[in-house]
Formats: sequence, C-alpha cells, structure tokens
Amino acid sequence: MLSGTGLVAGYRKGVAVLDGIDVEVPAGRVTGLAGPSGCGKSTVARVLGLLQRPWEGRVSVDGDVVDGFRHSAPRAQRTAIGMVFQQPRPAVDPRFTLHEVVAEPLRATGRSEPIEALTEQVGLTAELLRRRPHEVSDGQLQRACLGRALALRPRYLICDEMTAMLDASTTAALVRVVDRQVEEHGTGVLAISHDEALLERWAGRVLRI
Ligand SMILES: Nc1ncnc2c1ncn2[C@@H]1O[C@H](COP(=O)(O)OP(=O)(O)OP(=O)(O)O)[C@@H](O)[C@H]1O
Repeated sequence: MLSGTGLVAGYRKGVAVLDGIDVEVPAGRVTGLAGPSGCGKSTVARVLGLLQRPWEGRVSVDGDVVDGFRHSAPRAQRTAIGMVFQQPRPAVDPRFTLHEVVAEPLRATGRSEPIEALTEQVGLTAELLRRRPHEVSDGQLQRACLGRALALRPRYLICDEMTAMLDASTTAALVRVVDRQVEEHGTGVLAISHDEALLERWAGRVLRI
C-alpha cells in the first residue's frame, strides 16, 4: 500500500491546498482520484510521488514511513513509485531519443537491461525510438513517458491526467498498458483525472477531493 495520512500541503505560507486528507493506493488495483480543477489533485500526486514534502502528515510505502522527499528521498522508496504527468513535452530532455527517454531510469541506476519488451508493450516501434521529442506527437511521447515510468518496475504508478491531452484510441491503449501492469505485476495505480467517466470505467474505487 502507498498511503498518505493527514496530509497538509501547499505552496504559499498559510495557504494549505491539502487540508488533512487521507489517500490509500493499494497494490494490484486502480484507485481513481477525482475533483474539480485546482482542488489539489496534482499536489496529492507530488506528495505521494515524494516530490514535495507535506507540511503535516505522513506518507508510507508498504508500511515504511517516508522521511525524505525530493532529492533526499531514499532511492528504494523513490524507485518504488513511477509517475506520468499530463504534459509529456516538459517532462523529457529534448536532446534524448525516445529510446534514451525510456532507458534513462535504468542508466541512472546503473542497470543495463534490454527495454525492447517494454517499448513494444507501450507501442513504440524501432523507428519511433530513434526519433527525438520534436519529431513525434504528444501521444507518441506520452507512450515513451509511460515506458520510462515502468522501466524500474515500480510497485506503484501515479498517472496524473496521463491521458488528458490524448485522443480516444491512444487513451485506450495507454489504459490497457497500465491495466496489464496491474494484472501481471500487482502494481498499485493512482489514476488522477478530471474525467469522471474515464475513472468510472477504469478505476475500481474513486476518491474525491
Ligand atoms: N507551484 C505552485 N505555486 C503556487 N501555487 C500552486 C503551485 N502549484 C499549484 N498551486 C495551487 O495549488 C492549488 C492546487 O493545485 P493542483 O495543481 O494540485 O490542483 P489540481 O486539482 O491538480 O488542478 P487541475 O485539475 O487544474 O490540474 C491551486 O490553487 C493552484 O493554484
């Protein structure tokens, strides 16, 4: 279980965006997180993804309370959680090929496993993998971002509006990739979306802020 308990967090002193909320992301299931624009869904993603320290409350990964966030997050906990954001373009190095984008977490952790099975799973051909971000569509780049998020086989995956910029067929394809991770590897997924209909179809349980 990836969980946040009593989370209080924000950006400006004295203005809490999250006001003591609890979020539980169990393994082996898709949990949805819905709510109107600006209610703090991305802030939940950042805190549970260990990218932002909450002002109060705690985050735990499989029962271990996290005490470091951002650069001081312990590697084992950081790599246990994969993240995909709404906009793929600012999330990648424009100089990388898509192959390098997907392989980057492996390189950063000194691992050199083949990524062909992964790139095939997310629907990237060898020809696309040689291209750089400016030579592909948002959907193709988002496939690479999902591949990157799965490269270290995270036990949890946070999808923050992953499909908001994509057409229906790419959305369906990426949802299938995530569902397969859940079924085959028991990954616990937090699917954040303002699209209630998508979450109703995709998630077993939907939390609302
Ligand atoms: N870096 C930041 N600096 C200051 N305020 C921020 C920052 N990021 C978010 N906020 C504010 O925090 C609140 C919650 O933002 P957040 O992005 O978590 O909401 P959200 O529910 O994900 O919204 P959306 O659905 O529009 O993406 C908003 O009022 C927003 O203006």
